Amino acid sequence: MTKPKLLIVEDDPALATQLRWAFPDCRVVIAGDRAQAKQLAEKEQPAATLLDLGLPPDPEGVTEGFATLEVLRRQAPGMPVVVCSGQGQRENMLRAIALGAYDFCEKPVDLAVLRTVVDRALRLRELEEENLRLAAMPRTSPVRDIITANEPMLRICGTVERLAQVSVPVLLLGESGTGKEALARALHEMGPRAKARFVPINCAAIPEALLESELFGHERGAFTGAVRQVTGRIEAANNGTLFLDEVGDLPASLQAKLLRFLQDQVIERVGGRTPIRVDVRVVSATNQPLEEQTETGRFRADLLYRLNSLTIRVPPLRERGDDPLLLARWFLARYAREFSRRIRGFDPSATQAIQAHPWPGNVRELSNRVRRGALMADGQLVTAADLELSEPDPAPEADLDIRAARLRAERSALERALARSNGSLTMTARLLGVSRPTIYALLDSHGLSGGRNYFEPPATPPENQK
Ligand SMILES: Nc1ncnc2c1ncn2[C@@H]1O[C@H](COP(=O)(O)OP(=O)(O)OP(=O)(O)O)[C@@H](O)[C@H]1O
Repeated sequence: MTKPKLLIVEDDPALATQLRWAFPDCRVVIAGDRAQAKQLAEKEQPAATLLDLGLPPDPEGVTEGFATLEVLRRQAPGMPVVVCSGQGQRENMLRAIALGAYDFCEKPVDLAVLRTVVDRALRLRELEEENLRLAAMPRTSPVRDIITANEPMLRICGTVERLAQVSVPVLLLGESGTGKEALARALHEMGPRAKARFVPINCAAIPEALLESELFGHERGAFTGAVRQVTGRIEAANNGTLFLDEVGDLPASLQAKLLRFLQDQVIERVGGRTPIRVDVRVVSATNQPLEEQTETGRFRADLLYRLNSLTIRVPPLRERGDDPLLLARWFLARYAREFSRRIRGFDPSATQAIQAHPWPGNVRELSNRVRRGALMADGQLVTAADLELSEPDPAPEADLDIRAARLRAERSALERALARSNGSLTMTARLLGVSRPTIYALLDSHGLSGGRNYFEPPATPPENQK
């Protein structure tokens, strides 16, 4: 466990050193005056502060100490400050408490008492941080690995929790990356089958020729190269759960065989004659419209009815309200910890971009972008550029500002005319129906004149330039 950081604000170096040794379980940082205290409180983010009220330039009085207390309270309102002051200064102590100090100690300090007071302050801080962390967490979904505050998603999690107790087949429908496999795992792990295995198989990723033997296993000599008996994934999932991902890609020949297994809970290995009884729960997932595929004959309707006793439609991320931001913050905290990076959060450009992006790759895309952002961020805040997201257009309110709208339209027309006329101002002026002096004024007002020569066309047309 990392030691908590303690800021000691004390102008007497000998006493400061003595105090440093008094707290071997803390990482102690020492400030000698208000400015240093302010700077260290910001930079080091200590868990608590021990503050001497007699600080320069008023070491005999308390004005500077109180000023420092106020600065610290403003800067880090959650950080407990323990105040030290000379004997008999009861009024000062009460004033310090009124100003938000956590506790006080009289000088000369009794180190044992001081340690107890500081320990209590640190403990309080720890509890408060834990509370904040819990409060910041979304209304926890009953499914451990699914983070959401979106009502429909929370309902889905509730359904999953209930369905985990029974063995009916469940079909999960939804776009790629929406969390179908995570929900399938939850169906397994939250129910009585958790003791046995959860066996996933991606029906689209395994070549058709191998898929049958992967699912059902094979006997020795069943085909060329079958040198030994192999059990398939269905058998491996006995007493557990088989997760058929991309079930819409199951070839027709296997659809019939899978149907038999679903009806009777009996399989035969490829090349074998002995029926093997299994007890397997089947959860399947697809992002294809299976109903439509039954109409074209691409997918067997009787198999679909077996698979979809219960269907759960998992909404895409863009339809889950504030979930993108919530998940982004959650992933950022996770990756910052994983990569040991001191990152505080997203800057406004990132927050806006996260809210505006349509997330075609859903939670998987979001997780990947945030992982990249956590690695790439230069400072303590992740920007839209770190996430490789473009900053959204100005807020819709800005569109209502007629002057701003006019300026945007003007700039856009100017840029297009410049591009079309290859930088020639004469032609730009003609295209826009204004005089050349007006063009100069426009270029100036839009900050487009600096460093570029618009008088002559560039030697190479822009599209050919590297
Ligand atoms: N709500 C969520 N909270 C936290 N992590 C999530 C959430 N939804 C998905 N994930 C994570 O996002 C990743 C992608 O999810 P998952 O593989 O379950 O999606 P999928 O719908 O099965 O995708 P595909 O159809 O492409 O297989 C996984 O790492 C998963 O743990």
